[in-house]
Amino acid sequence: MSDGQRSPTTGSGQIVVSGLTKQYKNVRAVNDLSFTVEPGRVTGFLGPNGAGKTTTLRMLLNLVTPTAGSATIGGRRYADLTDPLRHVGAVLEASSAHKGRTGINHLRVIAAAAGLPKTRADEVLAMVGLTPAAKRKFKGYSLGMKQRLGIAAAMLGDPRVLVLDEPANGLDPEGIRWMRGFLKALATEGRTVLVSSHLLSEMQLLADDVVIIAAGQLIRQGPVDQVIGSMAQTTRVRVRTPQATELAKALREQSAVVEVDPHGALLVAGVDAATVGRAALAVQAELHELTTERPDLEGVFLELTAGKAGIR
Ligand SMILES: Nc1ncnc2c1ncn2[C@@H]1O[C@H](COP(=O)(O)OP(=O)(O)OP(=O)(O)O)[C@@H](O)[C@H]1O
Repeated sequence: MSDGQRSPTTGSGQIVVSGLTKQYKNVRAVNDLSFTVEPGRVTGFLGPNGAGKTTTLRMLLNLVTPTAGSATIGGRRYADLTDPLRHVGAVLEASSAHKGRTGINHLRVIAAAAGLPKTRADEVLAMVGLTPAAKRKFKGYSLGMKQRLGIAAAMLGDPRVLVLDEPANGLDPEGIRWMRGFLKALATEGRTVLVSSHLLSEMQLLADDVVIIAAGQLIRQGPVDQVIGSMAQTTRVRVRTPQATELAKALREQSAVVEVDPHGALLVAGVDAATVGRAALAVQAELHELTTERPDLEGVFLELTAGKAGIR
């Protein structure tokens, strides 16, 4: 932060989406959608292509007018925020800037228009690691550098709420790792960070909470672990043993659901690894493998959105 005058924790940065609906001519892009996004956490906003993520974020930022419902930030609609740049920073697509303008000048122009000190441009450029490219022209920036510049611009007003649409697009693995650390640190400072993405493995590493939508409607929201845990029936124990028939019989007697995979391993649902181990000992089965296979966010996402994905 540039100064100690305003902490991002003062005032609530909670986002509340309530009954939000957008009807285009032929498509209901967002359909009676309600969810909340809490300060101090990174929230992943997930959904298949065409689910309505971008439309929702654009309504939140007053770039699209809702057909019904509302979206508020700290209790106020974006349109009613005085000095919105100081409340909400947004990165909706890889930043665009005047091609011949340098990175630092791009930021200075925005800072000046918002009544922010010129020095703030240098601060945010350093924050995103672009100081070495400050005086390079925008047209020479890589996609990853443009993403960083977009984030720098969003940080100019030191906002307590950050909204990013697919920020990892175009970033290399090192860039993605940087982004993860950067966004987590902002949440740790008490800011609200809402990030849309289709990179589910990345979201599992980044997000504290997830909001999953499909076909414009809410499918599930909550802490990542809880959402994954809610599909606990898909947790299985994988076991390989030469005594597979005996072990499978013993496990089924304990109400476990046992399937055999094409390689002859048993996939056991309904009991934990310890129970499988004890059953193996009891029938004197020699274990070659005993692994718990937990569902990951990708598996849960595919299960939750099955049949609801697809381009509308
Ligand atoms: N301006 C528009 N006019 C008509 N239909 C639109 C408009 N904008 C979006 N849509 C439609 O609304 C639906 C939701 O689109 P949206 O871009 O919000 O989805 P998304 O979840 O962001 O998708 P993606 O992950 O593919 O970017 C899609 O069917 C899209 O074609």
